[in-house]
Formats: sequence, C-alpha cells, structure tokens
Amino acid sequence: MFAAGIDTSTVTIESALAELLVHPDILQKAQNELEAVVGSTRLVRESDIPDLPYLIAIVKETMRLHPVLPLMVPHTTMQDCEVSGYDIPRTTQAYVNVWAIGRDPTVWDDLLLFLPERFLASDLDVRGQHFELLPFGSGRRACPGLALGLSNVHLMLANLLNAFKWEKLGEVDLSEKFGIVMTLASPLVAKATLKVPTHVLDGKDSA
Ligand code: HEM
Repeated sequence: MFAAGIDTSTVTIESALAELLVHPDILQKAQNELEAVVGSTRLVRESDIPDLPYLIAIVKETMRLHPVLPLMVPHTTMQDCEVSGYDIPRTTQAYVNVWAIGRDPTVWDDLLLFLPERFLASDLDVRGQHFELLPFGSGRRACPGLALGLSNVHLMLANLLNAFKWEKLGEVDLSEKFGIVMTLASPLVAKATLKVPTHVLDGKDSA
C-alpha cells in the first residue's frame, strides 16, 4: 500500500517543479507567498498549508495536466449498466481517462497552459467530488492514501521552494512517458541552491 504512495507523490512533485522552472514568474509568486507566510527561519509545517492558496493551486494545476495515474486503475462493472447512452455489460473492464478529462476543451479554458490562477477563485477540488479533476479517482475505489499523498505533495513542494533557489540546467522537457504511472519522458535536471540558513534544514525552528 505504501509503495503506491511513493512514486505517485514524487512524480507529482517532479512535474510541478518542471512546470515551475518553465514558468519562472509562477515560481517567483509561489516563493513570495512562502516568504510572506513562512519566512526563512523555519521549515514549512503542515499547519501552514491552508495559508498557501497559490501553492495549493499549483498542485491542482499540476494534477490536472500531469495526473500520475492517467487511466486510474482498471475497474470492472458488477452489473449491466448504461452510461451516456452506451450499454455496458456486467464484467466489462473500464478505464477512466483522467488525463483527457483534465484537457477537455468543454471544461477548461486555455487547457494546455499551466495557469494555477484558474483555481484561485474556484471551489474545484481534487478529492473526487468534482468529476472535471480526478487525480485520486472517485467513489468506493478512490485512492485510500489521498489525505497522506496530498499532504506529502504540499509539504515537500513547499519546503523545496522555500528552502532552495531553483535554476534550469538546459531546456526542461515537459513531454511525458505513458504508462500505468505516467512520468516525465526525461528526468528533470535542475540546480538547487540553499537559500535559508543550514540549521533550518535540521527542523529546529527558530521562530
Ligand atoms: C499524489 C499522491 C497520489 C495520487 C495522485 C494517487 C492516485 C491514485 C489513483 C488515481 C488511484 C486509483 C483510483 C481509482 O481507480 O478509482 C489510486 C489508488 C490507490 N492508491 Fe493512491 N495516490 C496517491 C498517493 C497514495 C498514497 C500516499 C497511498 C498509500 C499510503 C496510496 C495508496 C493507494 C492504493 C492502495 C490504491 C488502490 C485502491 C483500490 O484499488 O481500492 N496512494 N491512487
């Protein structure tokens, strides 16, 4: 069960960092928000996350464009049913293409652009209640690690952005390698330079 949580979280963080390196203005806005809310004297805590709406929007936008499980996991129908006028017999294996749903032009404006702002004035969430955005699936077989996974992604990304200055080393390739778990086709290579005092990384808060 925990193996299912490791790749999913790290791949999401890698995709977010790749998008931020391609969009330095968005990276700067996220770091400004962290500077204002957390500062450079301590690590980001879980309790800070609700005060970081721009970071939360970045994670949603990353999950829209780069869902780690693009077809979720296969489901099987338990009884005959009808979906949008199609008759689906019992025991049919069904895949839900959340990658395509995240790029559906009837739902999203500027669908190929990385625009965290689209979530700032919206109630759209990733917890399975809004079918436009289903990075964790929905219903009875939705991801049981949602709370842990989301918290990991928020906290790790926030700390990486707050503690380090990030620079591209060459061009960042955002193309993806399709698979059950979808990763970037070329691993992200970037330079991180510490921008907080070293003792902050020990986790011993000075504020
Ligand atoms: C960013 C983090 C994560 C993402 C995006 C994610 C996404 C998903 C998705 C899309 C599914 C399939 C849902 C469906 O088909 O309806 C799933 C299933 C699952 N996830 Fe996650 N997950 C994450 C983190 C975690 C963590 C942290 C754990 C465990 C500690 C975990 C454990 C599982 C398990 C066991 C299943 C299979 C559930 C079943 O078949 O009933 N996941 N996850």
